[in-house]
Amino acid sequence: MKVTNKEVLQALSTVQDPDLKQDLVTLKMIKNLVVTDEKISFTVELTTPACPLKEKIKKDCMEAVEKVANGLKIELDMSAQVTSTRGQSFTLPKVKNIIAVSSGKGGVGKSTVTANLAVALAKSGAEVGIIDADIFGPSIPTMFNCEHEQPDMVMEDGKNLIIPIMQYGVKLVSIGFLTPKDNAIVWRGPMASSALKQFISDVKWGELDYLLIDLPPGTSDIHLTLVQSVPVTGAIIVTSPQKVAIADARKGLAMFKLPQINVPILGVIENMAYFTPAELPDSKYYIFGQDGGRKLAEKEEVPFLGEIPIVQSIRESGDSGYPAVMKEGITEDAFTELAQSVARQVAIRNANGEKTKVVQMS
Ligand SMILES: Nc1ncnc2c1ncn2[C@@H]1O[C@H](COP(=O)(O)OP(=O)(O)OP(=O)(O)O)[C@@H](O)[C@H]1O
Repeated sequence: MKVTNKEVLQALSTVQDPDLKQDLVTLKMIKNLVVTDEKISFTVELTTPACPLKEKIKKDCMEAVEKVANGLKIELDMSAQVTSTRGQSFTLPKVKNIIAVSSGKGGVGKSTVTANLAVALAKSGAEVGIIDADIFGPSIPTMFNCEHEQPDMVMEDGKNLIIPIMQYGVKLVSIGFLTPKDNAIVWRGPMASSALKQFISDVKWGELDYLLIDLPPGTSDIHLTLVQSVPVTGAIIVTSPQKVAIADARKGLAMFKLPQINVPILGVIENMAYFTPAELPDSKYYIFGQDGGRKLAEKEEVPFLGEIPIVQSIRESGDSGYPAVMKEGITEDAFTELAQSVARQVAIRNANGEKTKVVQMS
């Protein structure tokens, strides 16, 4: 008996995306369905290439279609199209998601996390960029080993645009590329804000799935400039488990939640969660306290995105400009899982959330 497209779609409508809690047909994730006398072929289009549930969804689809395949061969392709709720925006229309990476206290590893997240997302196949908005202490050029690079400029529609530096598959812009390294620059708040505005509107970003903004620690003019310049998909809060860091992280989180700012919180990342010496791989020492970030997320009812241990090679990688996620082992695994968790929250936020808006403030 001939198998029809309708039967295959019916079978696939029993497969749920566990995060989005709807079936794949309703979510319009089934593409290019063709049934011939020899085979059934179709593509499942995921909401991010960093989807942690890729294998499960694939297996569920195969099992569902096998029930109606009547002996036909099944060819299943997995692809990804990152979702967006940016809405109408004249600035950066080709950037699907803008993610603010923020911390309350300095030195908790916000830039380290940003760098490794970006590389992990790029490794999954996404188009990724970073704006180093930590104007007062830019560390992205060092972490990507391109401190001495100078971006080229291009003239487009009568406007001079900066071409981002491409390193390890990530497009980068930082004040560190534009100012001499050892010169002390004293920035007034408005100057720093206008530098960030330039990084948003005067850079040839092209198409991006995720643009990560490495913000300065605390709450500042820069934060307000960001949310007033572009619609932000969501904010990530990086903290160490230490009591003083958590107190500051809570303030940062509260700022994004203010009714007049109202940027969704994608979640909390706990960095420097514990230390495991190489010679004692089963021991965990909670140098900065235990579970501070996890408890903060629980209390604030926001997702907990994951924890990163203290590893000497993470610090060494930052200094040598070769992000830890590019080295095989626990650091690669930890940051890859973290990137999957972030991509997953972005997809959930885009499926459930309202359109992002630019904040209007007087
Ligand atoms: N998980 C980790 N294990 C070991 N070292 C780490 C880890 N995370 C960060 N570091 C190191 O801690 C230092 C501070 O990290 P980083 O510059 O990323 O912090 P930051 O929060 O961005 O700081 P600031 O906002 O003040 O610029 C760096 O030397 C970095 O290599």
